[in-house]
Amino acid sequence: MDKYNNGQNIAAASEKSIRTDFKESMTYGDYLHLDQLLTAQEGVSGHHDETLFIVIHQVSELWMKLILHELRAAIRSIERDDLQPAFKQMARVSKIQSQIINGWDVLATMTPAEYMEFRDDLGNASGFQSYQYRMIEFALGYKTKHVLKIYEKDPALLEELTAAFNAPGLYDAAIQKLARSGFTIDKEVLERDITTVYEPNDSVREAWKAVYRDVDTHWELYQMAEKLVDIEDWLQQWRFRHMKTVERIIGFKQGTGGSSGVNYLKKVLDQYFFPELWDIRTEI
Ligand code: HEM
Ligand SMILES: N[C@@H](CC(=O)c1ccccc1NC=O)C(=O)O
Repeated sequence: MDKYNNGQNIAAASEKSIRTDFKESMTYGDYLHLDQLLTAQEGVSGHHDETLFIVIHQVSELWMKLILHELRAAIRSIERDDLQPAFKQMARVSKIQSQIINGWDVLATMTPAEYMEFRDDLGNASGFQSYQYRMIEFALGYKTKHVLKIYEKDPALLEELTAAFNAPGLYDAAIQKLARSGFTIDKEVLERDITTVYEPNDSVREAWKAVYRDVDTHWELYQMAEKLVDIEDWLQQWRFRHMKTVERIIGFKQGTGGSSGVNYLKKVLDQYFFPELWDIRTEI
């Protein structure tokens, strides 16, 4: 009888040493998949500034990936009544948002004429089709079904987006938390169809107002509210810088995605994610 289960231990040890050998031979480039990452900036025009254009977009998409990762974790944390980790995750989202915004300063070094030299080569491609951007909108709770249509020709992507579309957003999770904390929230909000755009509601407005008027008894909910406001504030700043940078580079030309361009981007500035959290400022 193998008292110390030596056979298994020896096998485990030799497996571990194989893993260690592999790890020891792993390089910085292997670990970060730099072979893939750094060979994906080829572009379609050969124009000098297309490299800048691609890098800015890729960096933005990488940051968006991390934002989604953190937002999903924050939703789960709030659902578990675990607010401290949610605050950390939401704070990280805001820090990332402040980083992405700096990209506009780099992009704005491209002159209108330089962009026009390769714009036609972009065809109908447009940021409009950024599915991670849509998933962020969904994760925040802004559900517009018509955007799913854009991805109809890509079933795998459509499936992923539909799952994100059907999942609860951050604002719904926050409102459910208000109810669990003792605030009276209308049944039609608590049981609402989460695949529709959120409509502002008086009971939610009253609850947030009570939190803001008496932070001493509601520090945690106040902090949750402010983290939501931070995220929306940064997102609006991103949208504003996008709109202004687009105006600076292409003026009022139509967009490659088929929209009116700057006027469309101005219109989306009116969209709110967490409407009551902004409304109450006037009423307090
Ligand atoms: C020269 C630079 C850029 C120009 C001229 C530009 C232009 C536009 C225009 C005109 C639209 C409206 C849709 C259309 O008709 O195409 C749009 C949408 C969009 N762009 Fe850009 N863009 C630029 C850079 C970027 C960058 C760096 C990102 C970062 C990922 C980005 C992300 C988006 C997103 C997410 C939308 C959809 C917005 C929405 O529907 O709410 N764009 N862009
Ligand atoms: N919509 C832009 C084109 C554009 O910016 C773009 C093109 C391809 C991939 C990403 C893009 N970025 C943001 O919209 C335009 O109308 O010039």
